[in-house]
Amino acid sequence: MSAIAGHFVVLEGIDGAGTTTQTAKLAEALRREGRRVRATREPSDGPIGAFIRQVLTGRIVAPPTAPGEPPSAPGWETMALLFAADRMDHVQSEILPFIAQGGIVISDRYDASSLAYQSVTSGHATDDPLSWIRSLNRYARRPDLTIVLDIAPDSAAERRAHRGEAAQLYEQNEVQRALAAFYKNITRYLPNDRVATVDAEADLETVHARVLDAYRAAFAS
Ligand SMILES: Nc1ncnc2c1ncn2[C@@H]1O[C@H](COP(=O)(O)OP(=O)(O)O)[C@@H](O)[C@H]1O
Ligand SMILES: Cc1cn([C@H]2C[C@H](O)[C@@H](COP(=O)(O)OP(=O)(O)O)O2)c(=O)[nH]c1=O
Repeated sequence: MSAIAGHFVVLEGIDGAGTTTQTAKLAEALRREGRRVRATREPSDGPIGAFIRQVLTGRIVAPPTAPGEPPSAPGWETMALLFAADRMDHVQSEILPFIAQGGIVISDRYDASSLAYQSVTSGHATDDPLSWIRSLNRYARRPDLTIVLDIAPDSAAERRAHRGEAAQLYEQNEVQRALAAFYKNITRYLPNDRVATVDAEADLETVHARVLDAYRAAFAS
């Protein structure tokens, strides 16, 4: 692929893997080389993304399912639909226009997160949720490269604790362990995509250098 053409890169991983940090650092490095770069994220900063963030922080809940039960987060199906709607809005309003102008879009999370988080929390042992989630995202532009930050759930939990923010919807150790196992097998779930897995158990700069290497391997001119 030409180094001049616009392209789309995604960073993925469990919560605390470092996707926010490494998205910013990759964007900064490419900007220093004179490239036009847009760093973005999902849930996006659009209206549906803002709504989802309120669900993730518990400010929006579904009504109790029975008298006396506490309110809870909407079910995985509703979450999958919300994330898919946010994604299409994100693609149409931010991602495609920027790529069309020859820019590089780097997104902190994309549809691999839906495949991982919504299938893991579905409680189904079959591939059924995965094929449904895949079909919801059928028209979302494929990334040219997905970089997965691979980290042990315990290390990521430590980083989250250090960050000192209230735990969001999926930030429970059991869920994160299942997600880590899912991301280990990510190529099985994205068979037609270019995916690079990077060891994220190192200091910021070392992980950044590994991310940059994975980027350059994919987009060498
Ligand atoms: N390689 C690293 N080593 C140590 N701490 C890190 C590293 N990368 C990120 N952090 C810190 O860990 C926390 C989680 O990182 P963040 O980028 O927010 O992860 P994510 O977006 O994947 O949840 C932050 O406080 C961040 O400063
Ligand atoms: C994009 C996406 C994110 N998520 C989850 C992953 C995170 O737990 C959360 C996003 O919260 P965020 O605060 O952005 O977390 P992080 O900085 O760790 O990426 O939403 C899904 O469950 N499905 C999705 O499709």
